[in-house]
Amino acid sequence: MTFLDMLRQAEQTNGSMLCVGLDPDPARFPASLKGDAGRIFDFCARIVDATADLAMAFKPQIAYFAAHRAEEQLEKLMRHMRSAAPHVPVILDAKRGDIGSTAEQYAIEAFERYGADAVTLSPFMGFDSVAPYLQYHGKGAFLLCRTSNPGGDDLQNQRLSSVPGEPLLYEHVARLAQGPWNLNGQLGLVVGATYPAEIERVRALAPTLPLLIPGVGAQGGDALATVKAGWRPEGQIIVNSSRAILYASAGDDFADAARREAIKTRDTLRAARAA
Ligand SMILES: O=c1ccn([C@@H]2O[C@H](COP(=O)(O)O)[C@@H](O)[C@H]2O)c(=O)[nH]1
Repeated sequence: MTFLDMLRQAEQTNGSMLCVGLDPDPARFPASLKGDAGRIFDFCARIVDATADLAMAFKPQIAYFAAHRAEEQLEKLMRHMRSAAPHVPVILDAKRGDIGSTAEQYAIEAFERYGADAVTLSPFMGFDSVAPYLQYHGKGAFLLCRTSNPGGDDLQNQRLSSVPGEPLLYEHVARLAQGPWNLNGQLGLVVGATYPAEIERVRALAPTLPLLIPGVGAQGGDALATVKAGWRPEGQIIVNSSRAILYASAGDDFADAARREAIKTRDTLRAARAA
């Protein structure tokens, strides 16, 4: 089954457009886990088990594992997600981008070592830095397009006077991803929930690509505006929330609190789609 098939199936089975982000920060673990980086797997597995029937995707952010020398725990977590939630695709948030030979190694890391269904990439180094990931037919790759942070303006909102129509950089990325770069239909785009007008513009330029949309929850993006701007019957959205779910409670009830927060967010997104 391809990544796109998995996305569609998870959306239907769980009735959800919510992506549960896994950004485990031991400093924010409940007292029973003692702020212990050795317990990252335990923390994340509890969250996965509590939200497996609510999520359209899971998105572990690799920095939160690598920073704590917890790559083996990430491998174990990937296996756990595969067995506890086989119907939910996993997007490895790695934001890789490098020359082709190095990209080949990063692709091995994402798809063979970790067994991810999709990965996030920076398109800044051009198509030859993206192509190695597309060799893995059926896997997905989300290109950073208009990111959720204010500094995204610095480059992404610059006008490209050398390109016909003088698009902004993020518009150019959206066109490339919908068109010539999308050789086997594996690409999606990352667009921040904090910029609904840009989501709408990206959706106009990339009507059928899946959009991974971080920025609701801790970053304050508006779920209703996000869904209105990005969701179309032929264009899926995967709306990520990480900290608001993971740290909904600082106590030992963190998994139950995460479940409640995930239900709230899933239902808000659903209601926005129905509105
Ligand atoms: O534009 C982007 C791209 C990626 N992210 C990542 O998403 C989550 C957001 O976490 P919250 O706690 O829900 O704010 C995090 O892993 C980022 O690295 C993003 O925020 N914006």
